[in-house]
Amino acid sequence: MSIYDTLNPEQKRAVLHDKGPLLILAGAGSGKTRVLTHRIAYLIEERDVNPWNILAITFTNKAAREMRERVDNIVGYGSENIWVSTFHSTCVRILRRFIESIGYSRSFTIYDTDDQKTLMREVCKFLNIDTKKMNERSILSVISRAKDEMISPEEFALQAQGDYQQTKYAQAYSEYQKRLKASNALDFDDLLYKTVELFQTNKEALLYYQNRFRYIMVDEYQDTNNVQFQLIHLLASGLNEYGEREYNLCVVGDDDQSIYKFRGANIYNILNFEKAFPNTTVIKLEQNYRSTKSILNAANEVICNNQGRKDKTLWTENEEGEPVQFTQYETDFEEADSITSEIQHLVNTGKINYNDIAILYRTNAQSRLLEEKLILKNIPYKIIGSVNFYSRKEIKDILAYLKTIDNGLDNLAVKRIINVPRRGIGLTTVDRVNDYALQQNISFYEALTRAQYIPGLERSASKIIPFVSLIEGLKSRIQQEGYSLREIIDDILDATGYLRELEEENSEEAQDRIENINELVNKLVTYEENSLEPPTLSGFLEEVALVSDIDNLNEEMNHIVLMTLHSAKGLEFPYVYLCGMEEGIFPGYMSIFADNPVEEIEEERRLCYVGFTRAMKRLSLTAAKQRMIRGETQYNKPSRFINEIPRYMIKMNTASPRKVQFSKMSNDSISDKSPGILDFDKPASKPQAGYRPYYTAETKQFEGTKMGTLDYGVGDSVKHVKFGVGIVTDITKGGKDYEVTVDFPKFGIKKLLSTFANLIKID
Ligand SMILES: Nc1ncnc2c1ncn2[C@@H]1O[C@H](COP(=O)(O)OP(=O)(O)OP(=O)(O)O)[C@@H](O)[C@H]1O
Ligand SMILES: [Mg+2]
Repeated sequence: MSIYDTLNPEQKRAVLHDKGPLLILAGAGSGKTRVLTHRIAYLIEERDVNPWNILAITFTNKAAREMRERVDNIVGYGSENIWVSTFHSTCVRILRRFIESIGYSRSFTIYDTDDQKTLMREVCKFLNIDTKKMNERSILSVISRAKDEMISPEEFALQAQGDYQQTKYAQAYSEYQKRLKASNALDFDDLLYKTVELFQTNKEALLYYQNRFRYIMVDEYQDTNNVQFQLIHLLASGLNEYGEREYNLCVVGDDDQSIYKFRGANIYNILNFEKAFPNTTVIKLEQNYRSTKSILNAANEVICNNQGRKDKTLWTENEEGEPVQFTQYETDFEEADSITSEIQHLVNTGKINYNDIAILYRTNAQSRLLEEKLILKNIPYKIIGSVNFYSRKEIKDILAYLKTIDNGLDNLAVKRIINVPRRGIGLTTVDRVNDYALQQNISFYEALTRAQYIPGLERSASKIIPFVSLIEGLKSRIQQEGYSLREIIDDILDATGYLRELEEENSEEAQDRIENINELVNKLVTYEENSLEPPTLSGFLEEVALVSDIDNLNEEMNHIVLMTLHSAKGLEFPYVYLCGMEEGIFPGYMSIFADNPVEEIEEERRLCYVGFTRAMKRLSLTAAKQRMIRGETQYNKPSRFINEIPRYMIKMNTASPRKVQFSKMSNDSISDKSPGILDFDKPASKPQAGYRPYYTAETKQFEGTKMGTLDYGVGDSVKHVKFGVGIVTDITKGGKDYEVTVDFPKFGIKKLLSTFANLIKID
């Protein structure tokens, strides 16, 4: 049996489609992503297309990785030559090669949101913009929109004529862009904008990629914006050997799942695809393979309330399954408590694993209560999208050192670390150096190298000189042969005294920071080992700049995941809890009271449809009658989306009446639970092997896999997911946990809490 036999006739038609533009417009879970993967495999295997000629664009790096793996499984070779990446990564690779023709150097750095804000703060100060009236974020979002539309600062200024506010935006845009350029830096929107600009101005570069990418595929096409459309259009418009335009472009999407309008996504990219690309073949997939009939019916009932959508009827051969559940709790505390108890019960009774479950919500802030309950009940979890690893201070500091070593032109990076750790270089000195750099039209770092000549610096110059030699020393080390990237962080930490300072601080927070830095080292080592191209510092920084949190989601880990509905796009889970189904939360007040409420509510409804269709087996919807928001108690009705599901399709649960002591709400008291719920907290039977020990809130005792004992002792070899294999040198009983000291050959001695470390004994 060939892999193509597992496809239904319409899917097969899409996979085997010959040349010319192809639009696969289909509902959730109908196999769009799967079709893309199979099509790539088919092109390579059956049509002898060189993997080198294929470009596949996915929405996240994680999706890209998965696609490559799946193609690899099917074809078994060649997948490393396919370009499978996000729009941003694709652009970075193109720019690294050709950006010099539009006046940047190839070692450009990428600014993240924090960098953008810092830079915009400088710009506002410089232009005397009152940030109380026009804050940095709003200016940045105006600029972002302009870049989506490919409007340059000059054009923006022209359009702004006469309008005071628009003129201010124009000035800010122009100054912001000037400073980015001076730092040889690009923000995220620039990555796309500059690639399109490159292709519009450099025919050679465009021809090169048109020739290379004979087959282009784009997943989640409904959420592409204008500049992305232009990029795709340019790339797909190459001529074949007979001088014809083939447009071998295959896009897949679902107009009902377009949820990024606020970020500039243009639904008309998918609705007008046939106009933009003549002779398009359109294929609709209508069979859903993901969800039960009950789930799919409910999703269909909700989405059909949207006007102006392409009509689709999604059906499934899957079983009827359980009805969709809806429970309205008295409070948000009860909601979080019950969801987590239910999860614990499901797992403890051996029905499912933690990683079968996702809790979804409309906004990130809703995760806090859930998180508190999960900790209390010792349920392993991962939150996608809340605290971004790369936004942490210590990580940003180390990255700023790496950037300075890699590209001294990145002014923000240099300014970030010039006095970190403290070197007695104050703000006045930084300002003087900055003025000098502006006057001389040189970078901030270069100005530092001339510190002795900067007027008014005097004694401060003697503090700057050692900093410059430190950086120069590190720079020359990376030029040395056989010097690995891994060593560079050690050198930085050592030469700057950064680590020493943290170690001397000896607090839990400092320990945390050290762990994070170690994690960054892990990332660097992984990059060095797995990079498809020869590893370089720029390559590493680029990879780091482009990771989004969802990329760190690891399905093999046995934990539940929590994320916003937006992050859940494209994913699937057997059990889904969608909480906060209330008017004012979902749909949110912002959309209910928007100037164009109909449109905004429709976007929320699509988001609801995305949420429902993530579930494979069971969908549980929950709401709370009262909820604390920004310190105020709100009383919300159930969401209109609940009312849109006919009653016979939904099982209305009544929340068991429980005594909740409001005065104790915030510290999560245990006493407010009814006995029935407490039962859920106990492991119902012997925990499965491999699970970490249970710490029950009720008894505050360990009920580990060996009921109170660890299955390893001093002298045993154990394995840790990050640090690898090590030897246990000490175990002490702390207040709530065992503190285990392990000597890891690669990472040194670590003190770990047994509950979190998940150490596995190696025989
Ligand atoms: N022909 C098929 N036979 C069996 N399983 C299938 C088939 N087509 C798709 N599936 C399965 O259905 C699920 C949904 O597929 P996929 O994720 O490709 O859908 P999608 O249309 O991309 O969904 P979304 O709109 O959420 O992105 C996956 O688990 C996939 O393996
Ligand atoms: Mg998909």
